[in-house]
Amino acid sequence: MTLGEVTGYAPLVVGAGLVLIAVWAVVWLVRYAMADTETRASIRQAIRVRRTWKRLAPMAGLSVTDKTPPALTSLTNTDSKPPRPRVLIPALKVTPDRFGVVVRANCLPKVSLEEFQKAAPYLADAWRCTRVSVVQDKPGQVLIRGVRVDPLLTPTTHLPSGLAPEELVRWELGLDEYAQPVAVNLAEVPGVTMAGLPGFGKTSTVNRFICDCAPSPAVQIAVADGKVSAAYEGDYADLVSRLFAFVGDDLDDANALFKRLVKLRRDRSAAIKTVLGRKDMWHVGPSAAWPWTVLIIDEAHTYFRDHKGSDKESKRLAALAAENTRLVEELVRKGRSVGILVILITQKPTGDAIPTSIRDVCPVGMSFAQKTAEAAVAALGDDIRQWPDANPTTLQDPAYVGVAVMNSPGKAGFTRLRTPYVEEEDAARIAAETAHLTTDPAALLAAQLPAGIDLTKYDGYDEGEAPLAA
Ligand SMILES: Nc1ncnc2c1ncn2[C@@H]1O[C@H](COP(=O)(O)OP(=O)(O)OP(=O)(O)O)[C@@H](O)[C@H]1O
Repeated sequence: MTLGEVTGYAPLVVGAGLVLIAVWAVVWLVRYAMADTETRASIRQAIRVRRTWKRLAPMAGLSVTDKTPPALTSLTNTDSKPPRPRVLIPALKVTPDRFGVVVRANCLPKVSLEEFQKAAPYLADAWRCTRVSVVQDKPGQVLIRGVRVDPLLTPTTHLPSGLAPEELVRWELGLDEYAQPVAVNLAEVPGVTMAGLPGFGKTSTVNRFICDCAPSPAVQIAVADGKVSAAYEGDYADLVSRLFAFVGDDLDDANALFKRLVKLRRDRSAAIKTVLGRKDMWHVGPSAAWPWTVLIIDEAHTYFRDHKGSDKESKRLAALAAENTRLVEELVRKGRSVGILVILITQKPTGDAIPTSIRDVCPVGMSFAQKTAEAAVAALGDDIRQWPDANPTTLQDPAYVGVAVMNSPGKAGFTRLRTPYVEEEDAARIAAETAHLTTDPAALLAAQLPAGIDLTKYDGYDEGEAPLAA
């Protein structure tokens, strides 16, 4: 090919390049036009981050001087002058979203995670972010999250899909302070505690849990709600059709329900090897025949509180409350391997609301706003004193309705997160659509036992009575 022929193609190449740029610009314009107001602001922010990076990086201490010229420079350097040192800055990839920008940056010698973390406050100022966090993304790369809008102050809603979740035991809770999704894996978890001042979003969070799980036949739920006397009252009225058991504030009824579940726990322990061929349900996972059984105890203090007084009734109620504590503690201590989870909810800010013997064996703890440091400790344990920024006493402003602090299982520290609001009508719709899936797990177990074994005869809850005891 002659030089003339090559130059003849030049306009074509330039034209193709211009077309590509035009297509790219149109794609971005359409994206911008279709985005919501917040995302548009983040797109503009991303452009600013890229445009100002070359100047900002050295000022923020995120550059390095390369005194040794690269091989190509030394080969082409024909005069005898030493090559000029080069200032290197980390390459960036910036992605905007509704809350701000996600930035991936390459590390350089002496510019790695620690230096980026030190520079985070300067980056937050320069990028006009409320918060900037830096974590290691992969070797040689860090992930910088800059949020322009505080995700904790931005209310969100959740519309339950009505479809069985892909992963039943993955509890999707909401977004953390960097707008990253927060979820807890509830497999092998026997207990969850949830506390917080009245009206700060506990019920909405539980509603979401029930609505997301309800379409799966592999879950059965029972509720004890200490706030109401009958199923048609209160927060669970619309959900009752998807609950295999419901009791109100009557201590005798609650005691009977706890005994029923303790018996289920013992029967399951006795039968698990025969029915599932395993000693731990989580090795095979929950199923319609052996469903994950969740007991929600709302206003838990109703069932555990001490009844003072020397009259006969007070003594009887005190004994019932003490027995309730023992029963629920047994469920939490021993329910994990047979697929039983207890969720305890309370608005009472003292340690006796959920007895410490129960709280200490619940691996997941969550608290919405609290009034005092003592209440925060009662809800989340003594560790919360070491993390003042995450203390739920800082969440008392009404803007934080729906915001909770959670201990992170297996990790030090606490996560602050915004839970979405679930409309009561949506919860009612899901419960009605999935009501046909409600079954008593004890009946399901009985139906799978070998002929001649009738667990219903064993109505006590003494371990030794179980007919299939190993
Ligand atoms: N995640 C949320 N986002 C925004 N608003 C919320 C959220 N959750 C709840 N709310 C608002 O707060 C009100 C009270 O919420 P909810 O009933 O869940 O509180 P609670 O903590 O369960 O109170 P109580 O202890 O009295 O039962 C709701 O009616 C709703 O208006």
